[in-house]
Amino acid sequence: MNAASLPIISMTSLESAAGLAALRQAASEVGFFYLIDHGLNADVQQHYLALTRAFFQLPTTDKQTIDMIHSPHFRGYNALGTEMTAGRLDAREQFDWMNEELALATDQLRHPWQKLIGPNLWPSAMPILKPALTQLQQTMSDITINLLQKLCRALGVSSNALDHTLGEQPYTHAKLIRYPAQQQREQGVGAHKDPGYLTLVLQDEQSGLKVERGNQWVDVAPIPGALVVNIGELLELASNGFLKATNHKVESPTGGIERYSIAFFMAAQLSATVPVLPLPNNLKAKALGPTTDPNNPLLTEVGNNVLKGRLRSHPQVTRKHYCDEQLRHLLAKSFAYMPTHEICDECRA
Ligand SMILES: O=C(O)CCC(=O)C(=O)O
Ligand SMILES: [Fe+2]
Repeated sequence: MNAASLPIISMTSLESAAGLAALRQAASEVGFFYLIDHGLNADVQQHYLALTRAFFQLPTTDKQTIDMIHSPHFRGYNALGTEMTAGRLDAREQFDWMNEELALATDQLRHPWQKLIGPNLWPSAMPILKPALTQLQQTMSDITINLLQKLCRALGVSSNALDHTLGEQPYTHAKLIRYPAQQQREQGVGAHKDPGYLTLVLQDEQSGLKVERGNQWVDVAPIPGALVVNIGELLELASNGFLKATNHKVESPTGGIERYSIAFFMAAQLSATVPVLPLPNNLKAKALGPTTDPNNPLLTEVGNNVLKGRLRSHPQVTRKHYCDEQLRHLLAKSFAYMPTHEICDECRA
């Protein structure tokens, strides 16, 4: 299947019933689509990709200063060979940032996910990054909230049906990503679903992103200017399985070519619980419940669902910051299903 056979949705078409029907079809039958006319124009995208390349070209010591291992909030830089997906190491390096906040004092922590809240780690060697990426995060957040509201309408419920879970500022997480060329095809990032409501991916001109359809992996070939959208686990839960969070992965490039991308994940407020939307009867009949996978339970408590993904992806950060005495019993309760070797020796006992 080629690029043209994945749906292309124009944001400006979503004022009409026909546009909403196309969105509903794309979101429910594929779970992945290209979004165009979204307002983040191609020149601006190129500017952010240029910043991404410049960041990864910084000297290793500058990147190591902001290594994620220093952040209990899963912020900062990950060198190649530190992230795991589907139990295997990914061949990518990345820079993660989220909402800029103050961390809670230890005695204020009531839930393990509250440790996600905190400041980002910005590189002092590249001062432009903080204002630029904060702006990008806001722009992508606006696009995503608008799209989520259109999706609600497409599902036959009020456009603001999920707004209360977003509050004034939903939890957002973004990554600059570099997939270096490998000798042969490797796992750039292994097969996974994204934990939030919706993800936007800005990819450069190198393909590699693939989405699972039936038993096949379909190329999400880059279309200049288009953003790639995928449905996350929280929307699968909210739609009672009418929408599916779709498995996807990235194969690393070969032949000396590198791939750069920027991924933006929007969840809801970490303290929110995702409701099941009151779908009209014709859609309800097709909503057969969310996927049940003992290795990846979908959790309606937003903070827990987001934390689940972070703990699994970054075992070194988990071991360093999440296995203290105070959180251990909470981790054990909230994450009883997790392979305990991903936590620490004491938790395994
Ligand atoms: O780099 C990409 O194209 C997608 C990355 C992705 O799926 C992720 O980081 O969750
Ligand atoms: Fe993803």
